[in-house]
Amino acid sequence: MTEPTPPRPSAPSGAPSSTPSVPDPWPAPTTAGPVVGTVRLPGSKSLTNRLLVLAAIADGPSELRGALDSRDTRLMRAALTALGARFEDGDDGVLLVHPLPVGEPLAGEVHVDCGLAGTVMRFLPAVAALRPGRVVLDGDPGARERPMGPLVDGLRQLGVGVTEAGEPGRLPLVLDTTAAAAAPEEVAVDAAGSSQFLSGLLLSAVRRPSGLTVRHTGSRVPSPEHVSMTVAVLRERGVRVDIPAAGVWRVHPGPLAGFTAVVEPDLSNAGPFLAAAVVTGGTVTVPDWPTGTTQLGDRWRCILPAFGADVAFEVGSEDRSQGALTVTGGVGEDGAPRVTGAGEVPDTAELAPTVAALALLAEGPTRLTGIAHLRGHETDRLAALAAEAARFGVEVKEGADELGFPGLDASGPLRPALAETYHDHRMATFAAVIGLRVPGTRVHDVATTAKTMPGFPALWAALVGGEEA
Ligand SMILES: O=C(O)C1=C[C@@H](OP(=O)(O)O)[C@@H](O)[C@H](O)C1
Ligand SMILES: C=C(OP(=O)(O)O)C(=O)O
Repeated sequence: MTEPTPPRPSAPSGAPSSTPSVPDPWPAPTTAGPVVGTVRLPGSKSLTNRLLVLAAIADGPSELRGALDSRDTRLMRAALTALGARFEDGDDGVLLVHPLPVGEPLAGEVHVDCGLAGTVMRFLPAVAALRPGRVVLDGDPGARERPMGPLVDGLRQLGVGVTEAGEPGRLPLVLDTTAAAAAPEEVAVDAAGSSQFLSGLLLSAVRRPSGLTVRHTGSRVPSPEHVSMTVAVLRERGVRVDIPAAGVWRVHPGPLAGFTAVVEPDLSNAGPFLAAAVVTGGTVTVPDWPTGTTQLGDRWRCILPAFGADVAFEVGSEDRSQGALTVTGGVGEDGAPRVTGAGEVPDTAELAPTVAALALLAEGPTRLTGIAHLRGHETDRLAALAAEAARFGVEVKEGADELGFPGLDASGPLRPALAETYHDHRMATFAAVIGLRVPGTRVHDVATTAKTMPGFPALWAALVGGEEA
């Protein structure tokens, strides 16, 4: 059978229409004084897209409160809608989800636009395998660069026919899911390139006739917190997930009742706002910070003190499941902001671009290690961060798995630049943090932040201007 290469969708699709127009390039706000304020953040992308999937494969309707509305979550909703789920936005901020008919054949060929969303391209295929039919997945030009090979391998072990219509191990993919239900109960995949290969197989496994055991065969799972998040969202809904050995997960089959859930604020996206306090010697508070969470962004509590900041967490007086996280940046004897070099900071995963901005504005050296897999993110983030640092006049040492930042004492002050963002929301917020301390910084395509935070320019301007966002 000859498979046509599906046409590329025009990018960017799925961006919320509510995104206010901002100038391009965007003049990044600068501040001479400390940034002080409180910022209320939208819901977590990673939690929202997991909960959308679980709600879409549940046995009955579900209600989500605080779900993120961004390009990535709209793309997920559109994909799940194409597979038969239905979403209703209530006036009160509640999202009602009617599940798709698991097991029923698809009425016709389904086309899924993944945009540049790793969670859509890696989570959707195994959901598609729950309905016999033909599903075509594609995305932005940049999505065709992101690794899919191990997932293709895993899907084939599940009995899904996969045609790689472009480069091997990349989008576009054409899935024939008619034989998937008869597949074995165990798959082995190498998830050293992305934790999402594991999450994508585990999330929907509860609805497979025999559940699924997923065995990781590679060196090390990057971003293991995200696998823990997958396990947690399943267990919280009563799904039995065993971890019989390191690198092996077993999702047992069973009912998945419709549920209600409140989505935590996005702690990864809290990073740039907290960094604003660090680099200006200011104080920023994020309310509704969960007391216990599987979000990677909870690590800001450990990372920011390494840059000389003080981090305080005040547990809510009525609701002890959340509290307020307050970060206060260091200040020298002269009253100027003082960011210390952090030394080695390992395994920052998606937090790395923000940590890189801190490292560029720190006095001493910082090394980000264990980040090779970021080359398969929205862009090759190691190359992008080194290239953008060079624009600001700083030579960063780029290794296969790490970045070395010299610190201001060695590099001298940064010079203003027009920052490129490579369709990467976190490269845009990286440049915004630099802009606080480097007047004249401009950012190309700041609207790319709509991937996970459509209101970023307004939230940022409000915080930097001293208003509460
Ligand atoms: O499962 C998730 O929600 C994510 C997993 C991580 O992917 P990688 O393991 O590919 O880094 C992370 O970087 C991404 O932003 C979100
Ligand atoms: C890597 C990221 O996204 P994605 O979910 O597209 O992989 C990210 O948000 O930093």
